[in-house]
Amino acid sequence: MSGLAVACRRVVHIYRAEAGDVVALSGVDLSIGPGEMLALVGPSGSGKSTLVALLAGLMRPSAGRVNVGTFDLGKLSDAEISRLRGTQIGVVLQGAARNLLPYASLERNVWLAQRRAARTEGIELEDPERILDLVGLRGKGAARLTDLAPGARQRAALAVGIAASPGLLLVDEPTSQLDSHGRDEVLDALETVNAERGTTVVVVTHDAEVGARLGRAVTIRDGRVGAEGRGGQDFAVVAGDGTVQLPPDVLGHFPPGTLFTVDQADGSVTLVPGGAAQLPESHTGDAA
Ligand SMILES: Nc1ncnc2c1ncn2[C@@H]1O[C@H](COP(=O)(O)OP(=O)(O)OP(=O)(O)O)[C@@H](O)[C@H]1O
Repeated sequence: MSGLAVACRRVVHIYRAEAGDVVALSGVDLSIGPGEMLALVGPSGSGKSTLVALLAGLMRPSAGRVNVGTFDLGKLSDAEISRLRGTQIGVVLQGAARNLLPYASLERNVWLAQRRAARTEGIELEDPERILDLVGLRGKGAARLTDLAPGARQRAALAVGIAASPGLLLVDEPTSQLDSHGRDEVLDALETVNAERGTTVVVVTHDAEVGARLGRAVTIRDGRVGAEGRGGQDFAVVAGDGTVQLPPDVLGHFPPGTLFTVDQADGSVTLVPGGAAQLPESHTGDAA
């Protein structure tokens, strides 16, 4: 299957807990093109895993819309979502061992994931060895998870995630705990899958280098898209409600309540602070 587009519109997610509600996502707007590779980065607790769980259909948004390909995930039944996951949406959970049966060979693990998909969607089964080859595990079909080095384990988890040739692959922290060699191998595998299959790939990561290598890194901050890096350049992002998050180092100079005037000239917009707070003259922020 070729890559699936993803669109999130004003996505809100609230966890209802006894100790009180937690607003994990508070208006995420994000578009991902079919066949794109993207990293979701951001501090702990910013909402990355929540967003991926919504893209995987593991939870439903409290408000807003999540579309994967032509599917509006909020409108599908549990059975429809579960069919989608494992066929058109591949999910690789954090920690390789959570994705594979430890007593079964890699080939068998891939086959089991394919068989599940074949039963629900009637897809044609590809040779598991070919899938292992795609992630750099040629000839390892008979191996078990415990026979492998950490980087290879993670690639085995990827093989299970792509077993049914999904159009969207969601991968949670695939390089944590790996040395730079293992990390490069995992990223090579993801790039090969993307190049050969056109699969849209979304990776949650704490590693800024992973974001740089994937070419597009979206920073989630306080439950919103805070910024985006593309081709080595950093951008602020206008959300669907018109808000823009300033980079944390800039924001540090402007306490809440700081007043700005917005000057527009020659196609550029300049924020000029003035008013409530005592501000150094030099701290003006370019918004465009
Ligand atoms: N099941 C839950 N019940 C209540 N609150 C939750 C639950 N899961 C996550 N949260 C809260 O939602 C917010 C976002 O969490 P989330 O796990 O999505 O962030 P994250 O960016 O993935 O963090 P990390 O990088 O540490 O995995 C946090 O405040 C977190 O404490």
